[in-house]
Amino acid sequence: GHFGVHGGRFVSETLMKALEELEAIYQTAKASPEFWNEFMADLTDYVGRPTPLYFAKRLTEEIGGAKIFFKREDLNHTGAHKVNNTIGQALLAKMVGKKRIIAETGAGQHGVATATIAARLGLECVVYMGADDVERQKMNVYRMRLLGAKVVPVSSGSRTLKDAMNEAMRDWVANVDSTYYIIGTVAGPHPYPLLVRDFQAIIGREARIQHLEKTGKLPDALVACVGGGSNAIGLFYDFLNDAEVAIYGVEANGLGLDTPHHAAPLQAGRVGVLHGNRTYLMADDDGQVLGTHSISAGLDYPGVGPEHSFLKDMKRVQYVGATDQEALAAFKEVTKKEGIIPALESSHAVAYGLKLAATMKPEQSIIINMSGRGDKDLHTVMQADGMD
Ligand SMILES: Cc1ncc(COP(=O)(O)O)c(/C=N/[C@H](C(=O)O)[C@@H](O)C(C)C)c1O
Repeated sequence: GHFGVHGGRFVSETLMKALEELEAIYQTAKASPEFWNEFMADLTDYVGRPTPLYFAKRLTEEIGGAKIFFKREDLNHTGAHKVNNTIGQALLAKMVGKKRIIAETGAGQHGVATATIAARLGLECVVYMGADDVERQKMNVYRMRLLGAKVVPVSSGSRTLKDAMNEAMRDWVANVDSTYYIIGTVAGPHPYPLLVRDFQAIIGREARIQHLEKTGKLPDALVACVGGGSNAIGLFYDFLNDAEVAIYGVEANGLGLDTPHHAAPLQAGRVGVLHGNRTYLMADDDGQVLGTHSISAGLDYPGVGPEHSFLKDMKRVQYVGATDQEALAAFKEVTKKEGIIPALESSHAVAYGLKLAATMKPEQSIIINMSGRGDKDLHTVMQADGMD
């Protein structure tokens, strides 16, 4: 594998050719200044980068510990970090002349980001989404359809992201010559974890410069939530060689790690193969992938990107968790105290980050990745509050 024992390309023979073609195109693109110039122009003029590194003054003063900075990926066009990746992959699709785009989505953010770029480039777009997630993220389903995408509810299995990803891979096998599969996170067969990480690394590249400009030094800690792992590796990647920077990935501990109802493969899983890559995942003794639970659709996934599995084995990143209740409390805290309504996924990072800040000194600082905005989650929070 490309990340220690993790990663690799465990797919059917029919996909090998497409993946080899993608790897060749990616290596060409990676070496091409024109490609990166076009990528950066889109991120600047269409997405609205750079996103702010916002100093959360009120929360910092109330908690009385480290200075708290939010990396504002919620301010991207479409409301989350997902668009950084879909822009990059859409450029690759254009390079290989494919006019049909497919994607999987759980929280719907990746689906919206894919439908958005397909609308802009005039590409046909099909998004596969677990039937339960279609229900949970109704607003995003409507948005995808408004953007011209076809949303296909997937009712097999657990009717969430894992099944949507299976369905998308089946479509890709059947239509590989006409279709480009935009994977929404740093999972999947090589080279996907690598290229999604390279597109998302813009987050940490900006944050490093912004933090140095604002404080004259590096942050003492980074915190990001981990579903498939793309916003997290995006923030972490440019800091991995700064040994003095502590790094925390926050998984969905759902109803608690002492219950089967969570999505925490790095804290409580085992190594296996899922969606074409070897990584940590939630599986039973026979290797059967287990069901997961999280209040946030975006973290409700039994696997994780192989680079995170590698960083766990190397002990460079500490993988911790936040329960549904802790995420909900953090959702409300940052809304009330900073006027920012975070995505439920990002609320997991905020929950852990605020606890961590309280244990640190005022001359220290942390960066929490605000991966997305919470408008899509108001329905879920209303239900949790019994107000629905
Ligand atoms: C606002 C927000 N923050 C974090 C995540 C977790 O995905 P990663 O950043 O890839 O770990 C997500 C994940 N959303 C995906 C989606 O919208 O489809 C997710 O469900 C899958 C692509 C993994 C998200 O929407």
